[in-house]
Amino acid sequence: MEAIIFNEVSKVFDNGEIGVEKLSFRINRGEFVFIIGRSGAGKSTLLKLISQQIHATSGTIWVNGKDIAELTRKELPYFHRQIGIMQPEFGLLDDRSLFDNVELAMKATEQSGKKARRRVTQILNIMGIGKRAKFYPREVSMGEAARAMLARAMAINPSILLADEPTANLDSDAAWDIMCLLEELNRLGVTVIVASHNQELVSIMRKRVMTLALGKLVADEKHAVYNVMAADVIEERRVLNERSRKI
Ligand SMILES: Nc1ncnc2c1ncn2[C@@H]1O[C@H](COP(=O)(O)OP(=O)(O)OP(=O)(O)O)[C@@H](O)[C@H]1O
Repeated sequence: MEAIIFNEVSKVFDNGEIGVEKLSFRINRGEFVFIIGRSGAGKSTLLKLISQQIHATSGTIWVNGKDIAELTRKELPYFHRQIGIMQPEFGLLDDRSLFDNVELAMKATEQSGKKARRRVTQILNIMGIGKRAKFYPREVSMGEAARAMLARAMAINPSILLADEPTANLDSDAAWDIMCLLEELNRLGVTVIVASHNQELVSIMRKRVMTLALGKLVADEKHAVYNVMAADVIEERRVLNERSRKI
């Protein structure tokens, strides 16, 4: 069964900018998918549409068998618990320990108390930062902070993990650690969708790679290797040429 289905999905922002245009694809449960493309290609837009941080202008999105435009207010907390989000806008709160940062995210999805705290400890251990639980973000390395953000996304035990540039600002060892953790989570059954600029890591991982250019899906390959001269660059040039001819 599919975790995510996009059917002709477009997002046009209020200022007229096109986020994504007529995107159609399917992602099965348990898949690991990279979304690549140049800056502004629509990667973050795609992830935010799945998590309903923004809403499609047209088209239909199904998540775990549900048309998300039709979710009722009552269904929303359950929907939010199905999706773990790791994205740059959601940094760690500086004035709280790593433990408290993760616990707060659980409270946001209406999970609190002893059981929730046990889960926080468990997920920090799984991410290899159990010993840093009481530390504040400024007291840990960038790699540990990234692990804490991943722990926070995973604390709610989601079936889908959306990671937007999870290795940004990390050195290559820390970036590789995060990729290994993502792969481990995927092995445990989590559907993992990662927007990334990190060509080297994308190539090493040999996963499904969906390439966006100017909001359109221009390639979708299994076990792909990132190629800088690939479809996105060529397609972007073609569309830009076409647009300039119209002006
Ligand atoms: N909130 C917004 N308001 C207006 N335009 C937006 C908004 N968010 C994104 N866009 C536009 O939508 C297009 C796609 O942006 P998006 O952030 O999805 O790209 P991206 O591939 O994630 O880029 P990057 O790799 O730089 O993060 C861009 O042209 C961008 O300017």
